[in-house]
Amino acid sequence: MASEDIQIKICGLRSANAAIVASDAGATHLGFNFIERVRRQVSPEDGAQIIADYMSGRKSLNRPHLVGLFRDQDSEFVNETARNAKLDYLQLCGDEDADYISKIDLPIIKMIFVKEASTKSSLTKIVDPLLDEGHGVILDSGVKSSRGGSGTSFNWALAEGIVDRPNVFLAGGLNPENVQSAIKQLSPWGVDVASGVETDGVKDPERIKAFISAARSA
Ligand SMILES: O=C(O)c1ccccc1NCC(=O)[C@H](O)[C@H](O)COP(=O)(O)O
Repeated sequence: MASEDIQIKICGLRSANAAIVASDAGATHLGFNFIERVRRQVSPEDGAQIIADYMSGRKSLNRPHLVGLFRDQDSEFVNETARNAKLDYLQLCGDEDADYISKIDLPIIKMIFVKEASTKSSLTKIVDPLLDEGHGVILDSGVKSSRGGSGTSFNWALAEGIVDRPNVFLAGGLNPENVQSAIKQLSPWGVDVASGVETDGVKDPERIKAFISAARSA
């Protein structure tokens, strides 16, 4: 994937202003976290309001995909939250199976955690069927019992030949300083970041812009 065409997801947004900064800087996907009891959680009501404020406040005509994150939550709740917030995609971060996915109204992106015991072959066996079904995939770090948004990288060599396929994002510990190395090594279809564009746990407009600029010019 040429870096000017790379997909860039800025995740864990909790304000319209940060979403506008990301969108105006060229993000292709904006992530809003509806998972209960996580640091970046937004309630269904707040998420819908943040997205409405973002839609009316954005300056550029760029219209990134709006992604809602969920983890093993009731499918009716997920669909209703998605409708109210006008989401485009649902990112499923738990143990959701094919039966659960069949109840979901929107296209999905499934998080796959790369663990210490993971191999390229074991990852391919998980990723292939998801891509074949037309789903998106995010490969993220699964070390230290992390289940997303940890700011921790995994061994990128395991993602070679996997993340360069359409609809696959590389995630986990990316930041403005290392994203170019990741792109040069792996040519990912997309990159995804949460912690690396924050300062003191809050989205930092300068780091969001720096991340997108670095990814685009890799
Ligand atoms: O971001 C979170 O806090 C989070 C919590 C629970 C499940 C998933 C979560 N985030 C998922 C993402 O898509 C993150 O962008 C991805 O894990 C990368 O995070 P980071 O390593 O912090 O850049």
